[in-house]
Amino acid sequence: MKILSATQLKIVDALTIERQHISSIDLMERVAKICAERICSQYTADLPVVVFCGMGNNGGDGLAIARLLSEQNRMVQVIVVRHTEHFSADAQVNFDRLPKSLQATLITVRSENDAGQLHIKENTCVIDAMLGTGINKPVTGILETVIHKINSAPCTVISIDVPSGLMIDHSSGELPDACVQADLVLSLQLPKLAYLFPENKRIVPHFECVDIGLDQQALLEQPSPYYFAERQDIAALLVPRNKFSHKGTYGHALLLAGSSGTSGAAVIAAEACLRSGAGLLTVHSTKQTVDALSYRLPEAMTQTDEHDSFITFCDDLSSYRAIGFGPGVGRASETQQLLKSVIQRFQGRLIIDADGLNILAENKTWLEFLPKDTILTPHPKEFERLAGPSDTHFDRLQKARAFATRYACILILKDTYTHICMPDGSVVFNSTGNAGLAKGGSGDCLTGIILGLLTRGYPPPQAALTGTFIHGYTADLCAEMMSQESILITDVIRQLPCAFKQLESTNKFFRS
Ligand SMILES: NC(=O)C1=CN([C@@H]2O[C@H](COP(=O)(O)OP(=O)(O)OC[C@H]3O[C@@H](n4cnc5c(N)ncnc54)[C@H](OP(=O)(O)O)[C@@H]3O)[C@@H](O)[C@H]2O)[C@@H](O)CC1
Ligand SMILES: Nc1ncnc2c1ncn2[C@@H]1O[C@H](COP(=O)(O)OP(=O)(O)O)[C@@H](O)[C@H]1O
Ligand SMILES: [K+]
Repeated sequence: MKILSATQLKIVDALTIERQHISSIDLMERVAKICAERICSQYTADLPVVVFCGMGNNGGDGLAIARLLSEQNRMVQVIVVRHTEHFSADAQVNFDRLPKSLQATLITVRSENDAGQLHIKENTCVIDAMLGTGINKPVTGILETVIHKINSAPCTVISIDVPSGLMIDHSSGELPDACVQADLVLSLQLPKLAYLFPENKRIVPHFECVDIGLDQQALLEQPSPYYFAERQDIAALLVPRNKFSHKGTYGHALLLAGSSGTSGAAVIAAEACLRSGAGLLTVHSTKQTVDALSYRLPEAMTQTDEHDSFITFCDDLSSYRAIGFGPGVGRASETQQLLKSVIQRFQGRLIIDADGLNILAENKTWLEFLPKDTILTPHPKEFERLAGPSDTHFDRLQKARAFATRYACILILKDTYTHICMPDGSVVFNSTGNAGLAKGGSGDCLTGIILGLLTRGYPPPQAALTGTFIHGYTADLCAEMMSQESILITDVIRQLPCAFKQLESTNKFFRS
């Protein structure tokens, strides 16, 4: 799914009206119907609803939603915040369509004084339809006062399309002074870029995209570097195993991981790799790691390094389809030289993580020599070491895009909505995962999954997208069964077979 700017959404809105031969007021009615149904499904009929409406089309949506909810016998009150002189044409039509019962109880806020007098009762559901994508300056005046009232009221808030006050196309890194803090945002058709930045988590803790039937071709025509990964997109990338195949068909992986005290990182990555389709896996590591592996994971082959504490040397790389370098390797100078030699010698698919990235950060000239489409998986601190600090998350995103383009690599910047930055400048935001993954070892698991997929034969972009999605998706499956507090990464690895199975079930090539 694409992420478009406010200007582009306006264009798609107009093209939908033209191509679907629908009037703008009927499109607004469609939007309102879908939102009203969603609100009814979320809350019982006895919860009073207060709809705050602005003067533009977002307000028009709100007025239509209020009418539809009252037709469902919901207790509804409408508050119109007159932040400009006139309604937009469609908002005016919906204002005129308000039934008498709603007109009789309507409150109009025309001044700061009116705004100050507002009282929002406990146990109400506030529908925020004051400003949407049409915001063009920071909010001040009566809107600001109303927003502060809503934010301090003990009620549940659903924002229509956008929390009023939020600019959707970028982020200054700080919360706007006046912005509705929603409990849920019903984002029309597509997510908005601003919802994916951590600083906005207080105003957008959850968003849902509601399909309002915008013209698909018009959506396709709008260019955008930003995408949001959805389940069906990822499921469609999966390829069934061939009946007439053998272990060689699915490639041989080499995992260079582990050092004294961090054998676990190698074990986690190895197990995740073998559960993600690789035909064969060899783990090259220290004796301690190899011993741990032989006990925990008999399916993996092993090679013991000459050095007891860290890895230093690996002989022939030619038989491997993919190499994973980094989990728990440390930063010894011999290990650094090993990475250099892998970069120089290896012609296949490469994923570098953890201390592998820290080594690259200490030897930035090596970045120029990365094999094309090498996958790098930094968390924010590792990325900062590689590319320097960023003032805001928006700046960091632009830096990550530039980095992937400059070094022709795939940069997976790990976060809540992990950014998968492609060499062509595009970015896919991952949509899965939860705070149960905020524990040591989660990144090693991701590396293992992607290594498995690369070895299995997925091209690097597909391996990066699928691996990141399935990593979070599996953690989400675990979170349905157990508390996020208690999830261990080994629980996640154990659920990988179920996660693959669930995703495969929606891919037509797996149905036989
Ligand atoms: N995309 C789609 O396909 C569909 C979109 N739809 C809906 O339309 C919404 C967008 O509607 P929109 O363009 O009318 O803008 P909206 O957000 O209502 O605000 C504009 C008004 O606010 C004013 N204003 C701006 N900033 C301000 C400020 N800081 N402080 C005070 N005032 C400010 C501005 O005044 P102006 O500056 O122009 O004088 C103008 O009056 C979108 O979010 C969705 O809900 C659906 O109905 C149909 C399908
Ligand atoms: N709050 C969260 N929501 C979603 N995913 C998360 C969250 N916290 C961590 N993750 C995921 O967990 C992984 C953590 O990786 P990393 O920090 O490298 O772990 P480690 O180095 O301990 O293995 C990343 O894939 C990240 O996206
Ligand atoms: K809104």
